[in-house]
Amino acid sequence: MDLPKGLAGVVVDQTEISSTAGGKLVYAGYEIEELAQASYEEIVFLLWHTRLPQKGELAAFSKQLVSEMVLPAESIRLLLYIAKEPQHPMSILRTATSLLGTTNDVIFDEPPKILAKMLTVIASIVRIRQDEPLIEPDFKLGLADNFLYMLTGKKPDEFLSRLFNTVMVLHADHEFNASTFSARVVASTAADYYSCLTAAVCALKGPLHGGANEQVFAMLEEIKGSHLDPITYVKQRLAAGKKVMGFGHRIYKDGDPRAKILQGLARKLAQKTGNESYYDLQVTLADYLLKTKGLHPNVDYYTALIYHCLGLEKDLFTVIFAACRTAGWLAHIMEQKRTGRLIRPSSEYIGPKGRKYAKDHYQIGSEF
Ligand SMILES: CC(=O)SCCNC(=O)CCNC(=O)[C@H](O)C(C)(C)COP(=O)(O)OP(=O)(O)OC[C@H]1O[C@@H](n2cnc3c(N)ncnc32)[C@H](O)[C@@H]1OP(=O)(O)O
Ligand SMILES: O=C([O-])CC(=O)C(=O)O
Repeated sequence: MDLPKGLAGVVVDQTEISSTAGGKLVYAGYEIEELAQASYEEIVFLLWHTRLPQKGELAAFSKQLVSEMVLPAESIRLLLYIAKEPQHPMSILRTATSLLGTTNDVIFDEPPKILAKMLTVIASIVRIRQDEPLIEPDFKLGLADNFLYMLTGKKPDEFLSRLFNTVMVLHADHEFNASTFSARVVASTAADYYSCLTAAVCALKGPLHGGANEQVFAMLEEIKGSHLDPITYVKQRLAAGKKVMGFGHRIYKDGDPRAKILQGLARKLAQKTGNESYYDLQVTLADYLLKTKGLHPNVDYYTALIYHCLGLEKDLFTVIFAACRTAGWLAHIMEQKRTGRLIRPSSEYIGPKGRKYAKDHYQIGSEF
């Protein structure tokens, strides 16, 4: 059987949430370029209800989400205990997501509560790792502004507020990517939301998926530190059979529409924060890879620089991705649960056949 490796091109189910058909990213019928300026709460509502909210609905939804950002004392106590462990922040988040589902006073099943608390957990992991005090949400701010405030300790100005909101919107969903599909597989067994989200976090961690944003910045630092000409560095990397992180995509062979928007944001933020040299380096690499290999940057490429400019250490980049994507994961978990159908594909067996089991085979010629 000639099977598509890694399920490439295989349509496994239908969804009303988002589409990447024709190389365009569309959330519930709206192209991403149209939505880039929408508020994150509007997008969460759109992904969960496949329609935009009315004005009153949006205000109530936003208020509900922000009010749910407060964590119970027991969750904070456990987070303080685990977040300092010398593991990768995504490993901490994997455990913390599961913990949210086991802490007594957080047994709930409502997606708004789960999303709000995931954002607070992620901001808290970042603060604890940086030896900074935890920050309570400000009920006058929206969800994305609060998340940024609780991450950085600074209330965002108009520029940062718009920029970070757009970053969150662009990362909110991406149809059947590996982490979302993992969440859907778990949801299809009728497991609880936290089990589904934990699976999603596990899949996002890998460097071929969400973990690529950290690797992008590690590569930029390596190039700067090596004092090698960037093109020589890339040539050496490719010659050694290594991938250039932040490039290529399973779906977008002519460019990731999000990367184009993110590049503009990264350029502006790099200028404001004195990080132009990283931006220029990224453009040099991108031009070279397009010209020589036909490879385009993906969503993780310029996002890495944005997170660096926000003052985050590179090992924290992927937990921020998880924060943005939780809304999409929850949308897909709800959709999958509504179908009530177990995901269980088939495989082609290619191992040995017709072997006979001899009861005493351990004695014959055995070392034991
Ligand atoms: C949020 C996200 O998950 S976005 C993706 C984040 N991941 C990364 O940035 C990691 C780097 N990129 C990659 O590993 C890949 O491009 C993936 C995993 C994202 C997509 O992989 P696939 O759809 O399987 O593409 P595939 O591996 O078939 O690539 C086609 C060709 O381009 C090459 N290629 C793809 N991406 C890269 C890259 N980043 N660097 C160098 N070569 C690459 C492959 O080696 C392959 O070459 P070949 O035909 O000579 O064998
Ligand atoms: O769709 C994918 O394979 C990966 C991706 O870009 C995302 O999850 O945002």
